[in-house]
Amino acid sequence: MKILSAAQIREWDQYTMQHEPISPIDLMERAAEACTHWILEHISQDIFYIFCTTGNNGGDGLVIARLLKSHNKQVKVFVLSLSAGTDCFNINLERLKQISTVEIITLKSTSDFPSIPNDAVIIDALFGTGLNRKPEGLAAELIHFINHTAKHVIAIDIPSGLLCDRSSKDFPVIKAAHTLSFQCYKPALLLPENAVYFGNVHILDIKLHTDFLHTVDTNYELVDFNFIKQLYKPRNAFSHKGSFGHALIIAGSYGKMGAAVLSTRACLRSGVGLVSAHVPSCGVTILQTAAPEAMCRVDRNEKVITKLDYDVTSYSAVGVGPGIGTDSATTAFLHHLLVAYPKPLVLDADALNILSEHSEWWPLLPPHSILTPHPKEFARLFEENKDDFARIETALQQARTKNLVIVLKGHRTFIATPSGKGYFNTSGNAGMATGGSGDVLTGIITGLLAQGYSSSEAAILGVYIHGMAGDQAALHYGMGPMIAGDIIDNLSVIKQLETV
Ligand SMILES: NC(=O)C1=CN([C@@H]2O[C@H](COP(=O)(O)OP(=O)(O)OC[C@H]3O[C@@H](n4cnc5c(N)ncnc54)[C@H](O)[C@@H]3O)[C@@H](O)[C@H]2O)[C@@H](O)CC1
Ligand SMILES: [K+]
Repeated sequence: MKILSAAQIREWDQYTMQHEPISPIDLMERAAEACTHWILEHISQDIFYIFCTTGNNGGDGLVIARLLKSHNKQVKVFVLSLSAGTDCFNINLERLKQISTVEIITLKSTSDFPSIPNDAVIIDALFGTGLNRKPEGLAAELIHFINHTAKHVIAIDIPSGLLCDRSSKDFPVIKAAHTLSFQCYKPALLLPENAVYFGNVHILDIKLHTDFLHTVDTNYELVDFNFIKQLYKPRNAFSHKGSFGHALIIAGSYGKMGAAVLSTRACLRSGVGLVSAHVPSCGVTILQTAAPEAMCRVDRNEKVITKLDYDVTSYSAVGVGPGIGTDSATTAFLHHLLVAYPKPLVLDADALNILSEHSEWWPLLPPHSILTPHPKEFARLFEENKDDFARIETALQQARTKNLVIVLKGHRTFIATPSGKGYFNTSGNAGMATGGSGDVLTGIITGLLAQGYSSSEAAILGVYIHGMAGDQAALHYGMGPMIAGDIIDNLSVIKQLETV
């Protein structure tokens, strides 16, 4: 699913009105009906305080007020008049006034702000995708007031104060428990810096014309189950283990053999034909016991990885980094590997830490190699960014110029590809923020790469599968108790992709 900018969303509204065709007022009615339907299904309270300004987001609020009233809810509407009002707002204000039992209060100063009952639900219809600058004056005061006094807030389309496709750092923004957003994710609803504002996001289908999506080009895409289903290649009945590649995982050091075990076991479950693990000699028994299906490349050094004394080019894919440490002998090893291996590598954890100390190595990275940094590793590798939008822009620019795939790990992991496109993952949960989860991801991505997926495909698919397995693990154990090994144990979720 493409992720659109605020301007493209406006074009989509216009396109729908022209091609369906539907009038603006009827489209607003349809959007508000979708919101009201969701509210009636999910919210048990009966009292609603609806806050509007005079744009079309406010217009949505007025329609929701009318529809909730028709379902016998208690409704009060508060209007902050910032401009003359859009046509749709004005028409809906007149329609609402016909219902004498809905109180409409104009907010002219802070003394007009109401006292909000504890059990009232606030509908935030102040600003939507039309916000183009920081809210100030009474609008800012109202946002602060709602955040301090209201308990249950539902934002319509986007929490008021959030810009759709730029950073809103330092803006006053409504803190919502739920955001009912129309038709598609807005970029702002995918970035961690805004997580405190948008709460649970629900995308409501307001039936915008799907043909429009064929005409529009976007930098960002959302990765969901349907997207992944098209990417996944089901196994052929006539295939043998050689058809699925031979992956090499280079991981572990004394005291960190768990990282090697996790990435190797995850790789084994990715569907790859064969897995070998290069580990220091102290780790052989551990690895062969914990992952007997894998073969071992035993380093002559007891505690760390030091020597590439075999033909590494025979492996279909190589993943390096989990738990290897940053010893000088391991650093020399990594340099040797970059020179010796011509195909895309998967670099994670300490491999990234070593790389961040050797910027002269960038040209050695095989084209389309996959880097999987978390935000701190990302900052060490590239630069500190002032906000999350700047960070994903940096990731896209670095992926393009360095011809790499960058997997920026987080709640909505972002995958920047060499083509300049960025993909937001939608699977996964907070329980996956646990030690070893990244090692599991490295194993999965390396296994997919070995099976012949392109680097971008392996990264997108790997991140999604990792999240799916994490979601399954959270169902069994809960987000708190789940551990990284549970993600591996739930990789059987891949079978959902195998059904036609
Ligand atoms: N027909 C349509 O175009 C539809 C629009 N819809 C709603 O319309 C919204 C967009 O409406 P609008 O474009 O009218 O804009 P908004 O209602 O989001 O914002 C109101 C107006 O406030 C002004 N403004 C922007 N930033 C401000 C600031 N910091 N302080 C004071 N004023 C500011 C702008 O002129 C803007 O038009 C969507 O988010 C959605 O809720 C939905 O009803 C679906 C259909
Ligand atoms: K809003």
